[in-house]
Amino acid sequence: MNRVISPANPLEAAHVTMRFGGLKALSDFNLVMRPGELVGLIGPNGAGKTTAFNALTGVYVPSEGEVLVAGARVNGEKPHQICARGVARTFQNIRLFKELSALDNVRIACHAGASSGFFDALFLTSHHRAEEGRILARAEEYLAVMGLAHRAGEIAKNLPYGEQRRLEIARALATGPKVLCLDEPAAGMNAAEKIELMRLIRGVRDSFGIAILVIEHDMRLVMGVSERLLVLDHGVTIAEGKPEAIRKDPKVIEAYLGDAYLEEKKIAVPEGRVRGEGGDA
Ligand SMILES: Nc1ncnc2c1ncn2[C@@H]1O[C@H](COP(=O)(O)OP(=O)(O)OP(=O)(O)O)[C@@H](O)[C@H]1O
Repeated sequence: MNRVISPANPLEAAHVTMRFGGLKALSDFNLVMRPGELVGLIGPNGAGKTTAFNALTGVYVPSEGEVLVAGARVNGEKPHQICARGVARTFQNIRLFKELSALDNVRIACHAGASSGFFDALFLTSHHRAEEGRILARAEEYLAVMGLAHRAGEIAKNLPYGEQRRLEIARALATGPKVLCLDEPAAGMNAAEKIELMRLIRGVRDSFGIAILVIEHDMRLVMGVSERLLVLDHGVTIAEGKPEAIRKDPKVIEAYLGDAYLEEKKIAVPEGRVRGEGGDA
């Protein structure tokens, strides 16, 4: 595939393959995230979505291919280095400082991008105090954007599950990313919480102008919020495009939507496929 790598694109993957022993969990994965885009990454269980996230964010080093942040190759860099370049992420399992307040969780993440150093902090210089003031204001803003302003003083572990998930996003935002990668941010939420979360995610993109890549199992939700979708199945990208086109793509219907959808829409089971295979949407 001929492609132009552009420093204007905050995140790109070019021909990324991930192997675990004999298993190819991700094959020739290509992605171009443009500034401010909201892209959904979907696919059935085990399709390779989290593996793609891990390869993009430095948790794994790609077996083949390149990951580029603003045009710079980052293969082999550690997750915190890639985060410092502007790619933040959340995880499927919540990773908060559970004993700290919501505000402190976000403040700590703000410090990742702060200019005040160790000696400034030790001697409480005026620079440090000014920096702390700015960080506090920013942390409060990120909490507010995620609808958590009223929870600032609450200990993270005492927040309801849905709010812990939103706090994770606030914390990722606080690192000042150009791209935010959200791994199933709505997992475990009820229907109303999911809809509210998707509205917030869109709001984050609109307010901060950052690109967002989101893994989400709920097809209707992700189609409602994304401008573009990539569909993985068995590690292979089987479709890419606007939600309207993806919805009608027979390969996607076969691989992802599964029997319930086929039954409901009275679509014949694709040849060679046995009922009971396919996705869980
Ligand atoms: N570290 C690893 N070692 C070995 N196999 C792995 C590893 N990570 C992922 N896999 C395998 O790679 C495949 C893709 O897994 P992955 O977690 O990326 O899928 P997924 O699309 O995110 O699935 P889910 O929707 O269930 O989270 C699976 O077969 C999984 O077992």
